[in-house]
Amino acid sequence: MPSLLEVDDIAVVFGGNRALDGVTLTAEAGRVTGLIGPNGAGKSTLFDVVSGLRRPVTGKVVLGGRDVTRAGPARRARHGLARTFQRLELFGRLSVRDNLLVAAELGPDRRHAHRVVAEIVERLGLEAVADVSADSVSTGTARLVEVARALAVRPTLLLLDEPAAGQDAAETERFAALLRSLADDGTAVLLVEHDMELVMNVCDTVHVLDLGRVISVGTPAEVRRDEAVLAAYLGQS
Ligand SMILES: Nc1ncnc2c1ncn2[C@@H]1O[C@H](COP(=O)(O)OP(=O)(O)OP(=O)(O)O)[C@@H](O)[C@H]1O
Repeated sequence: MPSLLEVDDIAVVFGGNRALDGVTLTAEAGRVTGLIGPNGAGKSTLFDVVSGLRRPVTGKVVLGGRDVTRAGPARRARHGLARTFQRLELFGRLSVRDNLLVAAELGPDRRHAHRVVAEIVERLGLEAVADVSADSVSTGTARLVEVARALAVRPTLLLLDEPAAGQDAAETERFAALLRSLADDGTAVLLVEHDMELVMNVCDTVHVLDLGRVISVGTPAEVRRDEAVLAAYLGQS
């Protein structure tokens, strides 16, 4: 079966800096794929390329068998892509529930938006905060609300940019179980995360980026003992 997401030979240049240089990777339906690397490796830039926020100078992005390299973010969203951002992007004055409703009303189940939101609130354990304003919840909870909002559009490909930043240990453990269950439902999850324990516990495959290039691909156990990966992380200031 073809991969749900195929990223082929992507290059992005900022001034004289090649932020991405020949990056190729795939993400499969029903799998959690990790994307790790030291600060500045190019992870967020790759997410921007995949979600349509940044046009690469070379390369191709194929989503569900469709070449979307020239499609904007809205069209990619209609083809099943949802993402979260490293910086929280919630509507602070809206309730948690209304943040989800705004998204659900754009999704394929828009006619049943209230039901979709109720299901997600329950699945993610957000009942206690559903009716408070998004800017009054803890950072850990806000991260979960961002994921909930991404789920409200019923994505087939979910890009998560450091979703566990600011979560405590118990929240991260619950979050790991959620990621596994999303994959079990058939979602392709692409995860950028600095919490290595989470990455090692939940990912089926891990891609390691360093200075804009993929330096290692494999199971968590394989990349953990790859000397190129160890050297990249040791070289980090
Ligand atoms: N808008 C921009 N203009 C110029 N350079 C940029 C821009 N965005 C990113 N860069 C550069 O591109 C490279 C990759 O940055 P990127 O943010 O994608 O890395 P990252 O792996 O997500 O890092 P982190 O783990 O710190 O979030 C870095 O050298 C960064 O300074």
